Amino acid sequence: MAFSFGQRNVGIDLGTANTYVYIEGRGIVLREPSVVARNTQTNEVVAVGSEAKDMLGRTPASIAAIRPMRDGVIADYDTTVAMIRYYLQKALGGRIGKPYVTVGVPSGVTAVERRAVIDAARVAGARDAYVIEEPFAAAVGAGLPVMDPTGSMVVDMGGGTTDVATISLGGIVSSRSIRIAGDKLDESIANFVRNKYNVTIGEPTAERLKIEIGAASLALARTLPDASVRGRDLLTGLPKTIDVTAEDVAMAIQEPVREIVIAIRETLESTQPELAADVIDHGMVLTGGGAMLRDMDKIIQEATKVPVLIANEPLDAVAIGTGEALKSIDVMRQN
Ligand SMILES: Nc1ncnc2c1ncn2[C@@H]1O[C@H](COP(=O)(O)OP(=O)(O)OP(=O)(O)O)[C@@H](O)[C@H]1O
Repeated sequence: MAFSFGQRNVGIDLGTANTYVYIEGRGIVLREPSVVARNTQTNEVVAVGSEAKDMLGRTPASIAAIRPMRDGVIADYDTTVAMIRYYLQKALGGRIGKPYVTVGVPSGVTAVERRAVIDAARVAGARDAYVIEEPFAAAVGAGLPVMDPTGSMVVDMGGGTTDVATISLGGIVSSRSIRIAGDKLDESIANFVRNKYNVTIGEPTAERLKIEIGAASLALARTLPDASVRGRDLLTGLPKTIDVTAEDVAMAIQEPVREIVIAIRETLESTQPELAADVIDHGMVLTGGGAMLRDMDKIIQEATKVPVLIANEPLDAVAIGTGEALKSIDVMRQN
């Protein structure tokens, strides 16, 4: 593949929660939430990214704030195209021609879903587009020796999917992708608060609780402070402020956290013994926003008896890896 002079390669982590754009030689140039606000009558895009995220749950009837990606794949095609086009233009600033674009997708996606991502990037202005599996990109971005004849293991906990993979010699050896990740934790927190306090809270409020006082272990939660949030009282229908404890949040997320741990164990169990031994020696690496959940590393380590490390920049790993993988088209063909 020949790239013209001045032609930069672009990597996109098109995430359920966030979209990151990486430009070869410049690093990550854009980090924005994957949210688009559209006028419901004219379909015109009103806002994209953080500005649109602030509108979630607060829009008048004439505007809809949409998260076009669900469970790691495209749920609303036209809005995804509008979002990629906007972010490509913003990241490139019109300074270079049409770029070659590589997009990270979860390892479990179907051929149709891959096709949709490639088409969306092309329609949005890419000269050509490729897809790379997110756990592979995450491993590259986290600096794991993916091309070596040794087993590396990565767990990428994003918004929509948790991708677990063991990698050796430039390819994924075994993997699992489950649609349980950050969004599911938020949903569980909102359900718990509704049941215990008779108060409904929105997705962004549940996410804030998770980030501020969330912990994967109950023991740690007991040492963390409460947080006060506003929601709607189910009985009176009026706004109400309540104090939610860190223990509430930890209890709420117990089940999805357990399912993520099971997926990790299953991946380890289906890994060849030699590679599993390599993983035990080097440890597994956590990437994605979920890697920052307090004690997630500890819970996984206890359940698998494998050392767990958190990537340096967990949120950036997939985007960096997606951009870096562009240097070698062979890597993408193998995956
Ligand atoms: N400190 C934190 N503690 C717990 N979760 C966090 C923290 N910071 C961010 N998150 C969560 O991480 C998720 C976003 O992570 P990330 O940007 O890696 O996902 P994504 O790439 O958009 O999703 P996917 O890979 O599923 O498409 C969100 O659910 C967010 O709430």
